[in-house]
Amino acid sequence: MSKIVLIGANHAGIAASNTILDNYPENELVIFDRNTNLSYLGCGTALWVGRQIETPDQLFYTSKDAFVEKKAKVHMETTITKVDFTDKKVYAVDTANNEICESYDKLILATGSVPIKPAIPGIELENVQFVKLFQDGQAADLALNDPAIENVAVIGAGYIGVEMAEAAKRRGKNVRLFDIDTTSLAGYYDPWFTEDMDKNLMDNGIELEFGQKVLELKGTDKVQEVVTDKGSYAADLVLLAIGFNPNTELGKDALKLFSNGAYEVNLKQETSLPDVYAVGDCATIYSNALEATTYIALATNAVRSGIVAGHNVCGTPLESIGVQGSNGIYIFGYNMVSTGLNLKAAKQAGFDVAYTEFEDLQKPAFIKKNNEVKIRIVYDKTTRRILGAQLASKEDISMGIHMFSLAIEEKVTIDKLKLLDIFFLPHFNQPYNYITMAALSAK
Ligand SMILES: Cc1cc2nc3c(=O)[nH]c(=O)nc-3n(C[C@H](O)[C@H](O)[C@H](O)COP(=O)(O)OP(=O)(O)OC[C@H]3O[C@@H](n4cnc5c(N)ncnc54)[C@H](O)[C@@H]3O)c2cc1C
Ligand SMILES: NC(=O)C1=CN([C@@H]2O[C@H](COP(=O)(O)OP(=O)(O)OC[C@H]3O[C@@H](n4cnc5c(N)ncnc54)[C@H](O)[C@@H]3O)[C@@H](O)[C@H]2O)C=CC1
Repeated sequence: MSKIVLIGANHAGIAASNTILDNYPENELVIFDRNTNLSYLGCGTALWVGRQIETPDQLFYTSKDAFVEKKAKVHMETTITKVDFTDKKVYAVDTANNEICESYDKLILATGSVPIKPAIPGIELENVQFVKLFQDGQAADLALNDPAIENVAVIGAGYIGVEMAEAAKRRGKNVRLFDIDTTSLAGYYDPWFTEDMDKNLMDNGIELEFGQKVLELKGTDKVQEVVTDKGSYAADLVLLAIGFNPNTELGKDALKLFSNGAYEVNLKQETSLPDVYAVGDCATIYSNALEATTYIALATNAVRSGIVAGHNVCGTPLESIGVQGSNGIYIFGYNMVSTGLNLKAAKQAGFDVAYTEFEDLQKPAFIKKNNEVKIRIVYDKTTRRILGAQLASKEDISMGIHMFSLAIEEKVTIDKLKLLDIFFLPHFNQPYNYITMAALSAK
């Protein structure tokens, strides 16, 4: 029997805790989290704030009570301030200023990530809001209720920024979306895809201010203006979403870190110190596309890494099979999904890269409810290994990307995909399926 201490009870920590409590109840588990709530699905923020769902009530999938029932000791609203990795002790303080010390045999760090805070003047002004926690969603929602807030500036056109721009627009505001890059979603998709998303955003009334560096936020108490290297724009509310940094304050001096500061872990989620594991957004992950360790902050990765750590901590050896960073987005009825590396990322990683693409109707022309679909498959010219895939359509094409995820994980070549058995039924697709067509045209 071991005494396990877990710091951080969100998606990664919850997955690790459930794995331990459900499979190895003989162990003692002590859980700490500094927040008031756990298991909030951030992906729901834009849906709720944009009123595509009525309330945030169903965005929580478990509770403190569920863990207490399984015999875990849970300290919510309790911040771990220090870990003594030599004496194997954690030190915490709760909201009543009580100090708590717990010893551990095994420690799981699941402290997640924090939004990147740009070092620009005006960042502390009122109505400048990050988008991470449930409380952040509440603050954004409250601000959008205020009729005096007319102009919303969203800084960062990555996944959160694009989703929040849609949400603010759905609430009837004037929305400007800023990014330092020249398109939206530049980290996920090639321009052949992002130009469609940019058009989609513009067609729905969002003004795009890309290729601009935000220099300053101006205002007296409240924010009034966004100043970039290209102009000044009125803003009553600024939503900031320029990425996450791993939250590794507690272990940064004791544990080996990756280039971005994440805890470096192996396939068993073990850090550089024995008996110390790290999971989710605070840790690295193995990319099968890159065939190297990397950093990808996603809830799906967090959950899987939590499961892997839970088993290893309790003595069952289990290795992660790595990830592809599969992701998707749905904005004003347009679906985009991607996995692995896009063209730019593959080139940056040093691959001798090629791609093949195809665009067609999803179903035969005689089917009335039908839409265009586009696909691009990125592969290595030398090994022919599939490195990435991107798909976009007004149709729900999301399930197709899972096959590419497996293909990358299993190192399938583009040539193998050419004659893959893909079924045909007019309700779903064409006899000459777009995946087959793209693969067949690979040089
Ligand atoms: C708006 C939004 C939308 C998103 N949408 C998606 C999506 O659609 N799909 C997807 O895959 N991912 C999505 N993500 C990303 C996903 O939410 C994160 O990857 C995920 O939350 C990581 O989980 P985690 O448990 O590792 O870290 P976190 O969620 O960051 O949780 C870390 C926990 O640790 C606690 N903690 C930190 N430090 C301490 C301390 N010192 N003491 C005690 N407790 C501490 C925190 O309170 C927190 O509960 C989204 C994120 C946001 C913000
Ligand atoms: N659908 C999904 O799977 C979702 C996933 N997430 C994940 O949450 C994490 C955080 O999301 P985001 O904050 O949206 O990060 P992101 O990495 O998706 O996007 C950040 C954007 O900010 C831009 N940027 C960076 N510095 C800037 C600056 N100084 N000024 C202006 N723009 C700047 C980048 O060019 C990029 O487009 C990501 O890992 C993301 O994948 C978040 C929401 C939805």
